[in-house]
Amino acid sequence: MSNDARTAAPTDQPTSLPHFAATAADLPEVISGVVPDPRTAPTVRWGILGAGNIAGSFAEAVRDHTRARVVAVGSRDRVRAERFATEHGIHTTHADYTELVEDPQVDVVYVATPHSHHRDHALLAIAAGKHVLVEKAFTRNEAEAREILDAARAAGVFVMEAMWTRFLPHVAALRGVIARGEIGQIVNVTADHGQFFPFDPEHRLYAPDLAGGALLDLGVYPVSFAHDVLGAPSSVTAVGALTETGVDGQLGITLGYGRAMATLSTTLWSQTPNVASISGTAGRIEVEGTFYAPTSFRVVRHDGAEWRYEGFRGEGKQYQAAEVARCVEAGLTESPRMTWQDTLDVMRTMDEVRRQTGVVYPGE
Ligand SMILES: NC(=O)C1=CN([C@@H]2O[C@H](COP(=O)(O)OP(=O)(O)OC[C@H]3O[C@@H](n4cnc5c(N)ncnc54)[C@H](OP(=O)(O)O)[C@@H]3O)[C@@H](O)[C@H]2O)C=CC1
Ligand SMILES: O=C1CO[C@H](CO)[C@@H](O)[C@@H]1O
Repeated sequence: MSNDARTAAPTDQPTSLPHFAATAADLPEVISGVVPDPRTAPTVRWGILGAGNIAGSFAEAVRDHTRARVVAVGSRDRVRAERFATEHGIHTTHADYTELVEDPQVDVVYVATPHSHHRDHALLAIAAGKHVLVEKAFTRNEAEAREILDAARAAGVFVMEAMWTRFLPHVAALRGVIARGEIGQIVNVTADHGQFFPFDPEHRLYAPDLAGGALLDLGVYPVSFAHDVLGAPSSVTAVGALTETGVDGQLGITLGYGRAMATLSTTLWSQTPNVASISGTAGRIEVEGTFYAPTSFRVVRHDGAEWRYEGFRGEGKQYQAAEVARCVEAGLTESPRMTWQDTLDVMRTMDEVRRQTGVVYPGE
């Protein structure tokens, strides 16, 4: 991150904090210009690799909320590619991922396959000279992430992890609140992400060979949120319970930052509140569920002041799509808001969580 938030960590903060008036009326000034309308972003031509669930949401977000276009979709299956293209108004289909990445109409490839395949599919796109947006979790582990980033560096193409939360308006707003010192020095971050998935050994979330489990799919949001607010931790402690298939069913994770800490949880076995909080020496921010999607938050200060940031709810992936378009037009290879180092740090934390809880994917 999170340069703002890093300076908010106890070890980096001055002992006397600046004091700001805590009124909601100040907020528009804090966030103005931080999150531009995605419709003002340049146009790019997207190619979608993998015609699954999230690929459909992404195609709609691009179509309905940006000036960019999804020009092609690639699937392992021709019928699925054609059905997807018809549903989302895409004019070119490829029944082969290599054909998709080599399509000269495509500027940026969006990799929307299971975690187990992100490395190979991102490398395929980079080898074809394409910019790439890779769904979260970026890869199965840090070593695979490095392979992608080394290849991108050598090819001079843009690559970003699709951690869409970082680009949402309420996250920009709460970063503004932190940067103004309104909650003081941060001492604690909490976040949970739990969704109920009935046991099905064939489902990608329960399948070890697809790098299933709670952590890479759901837990990556709390982990990335803590990294965004506090940076990379100095210690990682995890407790986990595994599924019948040997992936993580649920986890409790504590990240240490000297005096500050983050307490995080994730589960495949229940719909949890999916809320987050950031507590400081002068107050706290309570982010409503679903914290990682467009939402609202409340600021509660120790001096009695309280106010609410009223966000919208609904689709939010256009913000990350717009970030990619802006970065590509600017000739950047990484986003300043979701840097390669940010991705490596998150992957390293998750590697350590898996090491402590005994989760290993086949062929890693
Ligand atoms: N940002 C967000 O809100 C969300 C992000 N995600 C992320 O998106 C990615 C995909 O998740 P989701 O869309 O739910 O998954 P789906 O299973 O719905 O789709 C994945 C697609 O990947 C392709 N694929 C390629 N190889 C395989 C394989 N061996 N097994 C299965 N599918 C394969 C398939 O497309 P085809 O057959 O067409 O080639 C499949 O449809 C994950 O990284 C996940 O974490 C998921 C949901 C929400
Ligand atoms: O990012 C995500 C958000 O929620 C989905 C379920 O609805 C997850 O499976 C997914 O990976």
